[in-house]
Amino acid sequence: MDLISNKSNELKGEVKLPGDKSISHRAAIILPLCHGDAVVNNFLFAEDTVNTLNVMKMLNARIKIRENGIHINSNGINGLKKANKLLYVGNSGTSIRLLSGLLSALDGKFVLYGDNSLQKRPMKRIIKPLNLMGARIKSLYDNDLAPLIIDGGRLKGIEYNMEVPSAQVKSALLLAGLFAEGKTAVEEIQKTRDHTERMLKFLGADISIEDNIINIKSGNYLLAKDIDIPGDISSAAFIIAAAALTENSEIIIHDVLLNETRTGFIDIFKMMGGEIEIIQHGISNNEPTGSIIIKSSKLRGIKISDEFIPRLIDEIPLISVLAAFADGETIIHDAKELRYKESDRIKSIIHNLNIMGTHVEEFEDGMLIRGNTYTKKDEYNFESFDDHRIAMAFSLVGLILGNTKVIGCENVRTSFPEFVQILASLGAKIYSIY
Ligand SMILES: O=C(O)C1=C[C@@H](OP(=O)(O)O)[C@@H](O)[C@H](O)C1
Ligand SMILES: C=C(OP(=O)(O)O)C(=O)O
Repeated sequence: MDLISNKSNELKGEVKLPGDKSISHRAAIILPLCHGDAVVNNFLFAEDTVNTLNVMKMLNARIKIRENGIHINSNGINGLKKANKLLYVGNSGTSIRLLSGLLSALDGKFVLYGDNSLQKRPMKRIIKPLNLMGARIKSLYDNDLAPLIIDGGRLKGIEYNMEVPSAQVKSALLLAGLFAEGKTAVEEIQKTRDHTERMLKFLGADISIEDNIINIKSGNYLLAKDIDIPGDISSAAFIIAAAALTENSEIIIHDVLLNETRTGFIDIFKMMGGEIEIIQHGISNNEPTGSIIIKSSKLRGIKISDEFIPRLIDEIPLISVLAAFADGETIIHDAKELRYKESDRIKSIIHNLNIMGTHVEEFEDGMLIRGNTYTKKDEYNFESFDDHRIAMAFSLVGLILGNTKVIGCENVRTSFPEFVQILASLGAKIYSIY
């Protein structure tokens, strides 16, 4: 599938988005470890989160699909099957890393594997600490990549200083720590998204946080509770950018996640001159939510580095597109993690910005983009590099410059299947061709 987009203006309307991807994964993994019945509303039915659901079902979790959500009837970790299993997680880094933590605590042998892109992503970051906890986890081909073979059970708590800022690694260790003997303490280099901590606390786990150290102990009885998943802020970012870049636009996004470990994009967008108003609503199952109003904006370049990066890591492809239409330079540093996502996102961004004719310089840990230096062309043909965030970000270029195609965009299904439909409903000239 290719994405085709054309010059658009006056994006108008109000939307509510499908549930946050990170929280949907965690609900699918953590609720089956509780006791009792719970409903998850606004669960994200995208390829990545459905892969997590499928794995949990293969482990015997009693999950039923219902309108706009799922119903889970749980009986604690002992309700899960310990039989040997081959478990497929497709393109999803979150699934493979979080599930590795859980499977390490289950008696039994499991193989976790994914698609070609996932099997190129680094797994040593979880193999090393989970082995320290006593899990026997190794890479099938001894290359620190998936497929992973896990021979689980018998874990002990550890104190671990994380080597990379990664919510997936942290969450794998917390899920293992939930069933390990003694205390597990995980120290982060930089604060990353904290949905696992929030959900575990909400459901009754013995978890506490002091600065950048998260402590968890096993043994608490987790009681299932209903969860309403707020709209995905990473998907909202595409709508925000589309409204900002097109003329005479005004859009309201209702009930979106506003957890500050995820709102780096909003902060940067404001600093770039973005016209955005945030209306905080309150807390829904321990996660802050609210509505956002965005208007067409005139943007300027910005410097982004350091602790900002984990708060907007998935939004950097999109920020690179905003930067291409901003006055002045945007400089991004400390973002080497981008090289280990669905594609090497630094390379993918540079490739596509070069196609636009935009002045761009590559750094090992980021890039420099000189805004408004693109060349006027009859058409722009971008690559998606099998990466949903690259596909969606560069499809927005067509709304401003016209006549744009992004090739190979099936991957949009992994996180935001309604991307085209929602943007088109707001007036954007965008469609998909097969
Ligand atoms: O924990 C999560 O839900 C995620 C963590 C981030 O990955 P890392 O932990 O590798 O930084 C992010 O890029 C990914 O989209 C989702
Ligand atoms: C990096 C991403 O996801 P994952 O790591 O779960 O594949 C993403 O959604 O941008």
